[in-house]
Amino acid sequence: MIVEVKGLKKRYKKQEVLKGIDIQVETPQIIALVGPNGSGKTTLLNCMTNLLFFQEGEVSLLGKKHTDTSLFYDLSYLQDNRLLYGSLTGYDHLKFICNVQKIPISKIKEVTKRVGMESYVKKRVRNYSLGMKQHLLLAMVIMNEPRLLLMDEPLNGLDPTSAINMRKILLELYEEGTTIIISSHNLDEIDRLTNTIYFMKDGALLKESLQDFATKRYYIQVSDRDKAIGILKEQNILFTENDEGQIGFDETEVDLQTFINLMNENDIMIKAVEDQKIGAEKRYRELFEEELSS
Ligand SMILES: Nc1ncnc2c1ncn2[C@@H]1O[C@H](COP(=O)(O)OP(=O)(O)OP(=O)(O)O)[C@@H](O)[C@H]1O
Repeated sequence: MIVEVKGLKKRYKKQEVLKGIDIQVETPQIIALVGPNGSGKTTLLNCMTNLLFFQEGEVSLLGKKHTDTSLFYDLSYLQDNRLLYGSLTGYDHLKFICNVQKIPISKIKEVTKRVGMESYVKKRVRNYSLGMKQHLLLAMVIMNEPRLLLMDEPLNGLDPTSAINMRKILLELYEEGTTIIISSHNLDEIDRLTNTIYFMKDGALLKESLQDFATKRYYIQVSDRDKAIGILKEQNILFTENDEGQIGFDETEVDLQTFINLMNENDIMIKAVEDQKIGAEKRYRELFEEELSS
């Protein structure tokens, strides 16, 4: 078993944040952990990695009790960047990991290249941007080629290029057999990474497959946008407009063929069609509607 969490309960004084969490992961996969601010995602990851004490329950990772320090060689946990030392360089951080984990120093070059931080790895961390710190954290957690990788908000502060690169690395790690549990608020990115999503709601986990909820959002470029918008309004079809001049709508609102027919009937040409899967956001809206409307 890669991850086994049984009946985990965590209270901060009287506030019960985790009300009996169960997780079983038998084969490598990417799991997204999603929930509103303060729902307990970080608390769960910290309990699992023995950084926080919990009152009830059991955790075993990679077949070992979560308190077993030898886990350290096969497990990595990406936490927030406050753990970095400003007066040290990125290289110093990576060298430290090599020393304590008995990893050859040559690994640093390979990992910094993979993450794309060669140009600043020798600079002091106090001069890093938020995104550069995230790169360093990523480099630090992949140094030991972990079999289990837990990540708390790794996408914070990443520009689109870095986010794409991180996704590529995570998918490669997964292909290589690493199980990844990643907490994130970036639902688009989650849709691109995985279909397995655990929603944290009221101290419990709802485990779902996004395949069950996935729909598409279309982004269409038309020859006469104003005319097209007038027609959509007439038909009471909900749509969005973006800065790139595209009209966006969900397939649940109107299917693509109906939209195309509508445009054709009005002599409007379709110039380009893009689509995007929106399962995570759709399901999030359904589950957290009350929070969203309050
Ligand atoms: N050290 C602490 N002492 C008391 N309460 C805490 C402590 N740490 C977290 N909490 C509370 O536990 C709850 C869960 O917090 P947690 O940080 O785990 O949520 P989260 O889902 O990771 O949030 P976010 O998405 O904002 O990172 C919150 O109500 C928070 O106020």
